[in-house]
Amino acid sequence: MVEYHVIVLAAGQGKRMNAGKNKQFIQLQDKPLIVHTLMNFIQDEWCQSIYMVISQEDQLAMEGLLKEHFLFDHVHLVHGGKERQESGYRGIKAIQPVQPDAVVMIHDGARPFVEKKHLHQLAVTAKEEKAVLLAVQVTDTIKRKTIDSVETLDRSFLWAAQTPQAFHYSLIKKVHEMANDQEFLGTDDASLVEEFMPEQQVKIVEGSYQNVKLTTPEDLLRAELILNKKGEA
Ligand SMILES: Nc1ccn([C@@H]2O[C@H](COP(=O)(O)OP(=O)(O)OP(=O)(O)O)[C@@H](O)[C@H]2O)c(=O)n1
Ligand SMILES: C[C@](O)(CO)[C@H](O)COP(=O)(O)O
Repeated sequence: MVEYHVIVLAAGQGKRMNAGKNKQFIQLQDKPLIVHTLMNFIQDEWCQSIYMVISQEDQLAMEGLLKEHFLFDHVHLVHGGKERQESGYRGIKAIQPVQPDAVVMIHDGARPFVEKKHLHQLAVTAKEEKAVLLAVQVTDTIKRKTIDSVETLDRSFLWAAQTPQAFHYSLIKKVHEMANDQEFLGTDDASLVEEFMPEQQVKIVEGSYQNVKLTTPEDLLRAELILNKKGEA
C-alpha cells in the first residue's frame, strides 16, 4: 500500500458546460458530479486526505452538499484562484506538513470516472519515480499547422493527458513556486515539471478512455452512458 493525499480541483466556473452554475453541482443520476468524484477517493483506503479547492462563491453550497452526502468531515476546503494552476498551487500550500517524498495527486473535480486500479498504479509509480500522469493514446490523426505548412504527427508518440497526476510533495511544491514566480502558466501540473525540472522524467500510466473530463453538455450524455454501464456491471 502506498499512501497518498489528493487535491481535487473544483473552483472553476464551468463556462463551457453552460449550466448556469458551476458544473460540479450538476446531478448525475443519484448525486452531483463532484460527489461522484470525491467518492472515488473516500472509497480508496490508500487515500489519506482530501483537499477540495473551491471558489468563495460556492462555499455555502459546497458545505451543504458535503453535509447532505456525509462527506463534510472527510474533506478539507481550500479557496481557489482565477486559473486552474493557481487553484492547484493553493491546494498544495494547504496540505498539512508531510514528508518531502509523500505522494500528492492533483485531480480535476470534473473527472468522476477515475478507477481505483489507476489510482494505485499512479501512487506506486509516483513514490518510485516522483512524477507521473494518467494519459491515453490519441486516437485521432493529429495535424500540425503552421503559417505555410500542414504536417501529420506520428500518433504512436501522442498521448492525451488526464488527471490524476501524482508527484512527490517537495517536487510539485517547488515547480509550482517557480511557475508562480515566473508567471508561467501550463495546462496541467506535469507540464510544470517538464518546464522547470527537465532533468526529472515524467512517467505515464496508461489510463482509460472513460476517465473523461466533463466539459461541454455533450459530455453529460457520455457520462450517463458510463453510469448506466457501471450500474449493469
Ligand atoms: N480557476 C480554476 C479553474 C478550474 N478549476 C478546476 O479544474 C478542473 C478542470 O477545469 P475545466 O474543466 O476547464 O473546468 P472549468 O474551468 O470549470 O470549465 P470552463 O473552462 O468551461 O469554465 C475543473 O474541475 C475545475 O473546477 C479550478 O479548480 N480553478
Ligand atoms: C489537466 C487537464 O485535465 C488534462 O487533460 C486539462 O488540461 C485541464 O482542463 P482544460 O480544459 O485544459 O482547462
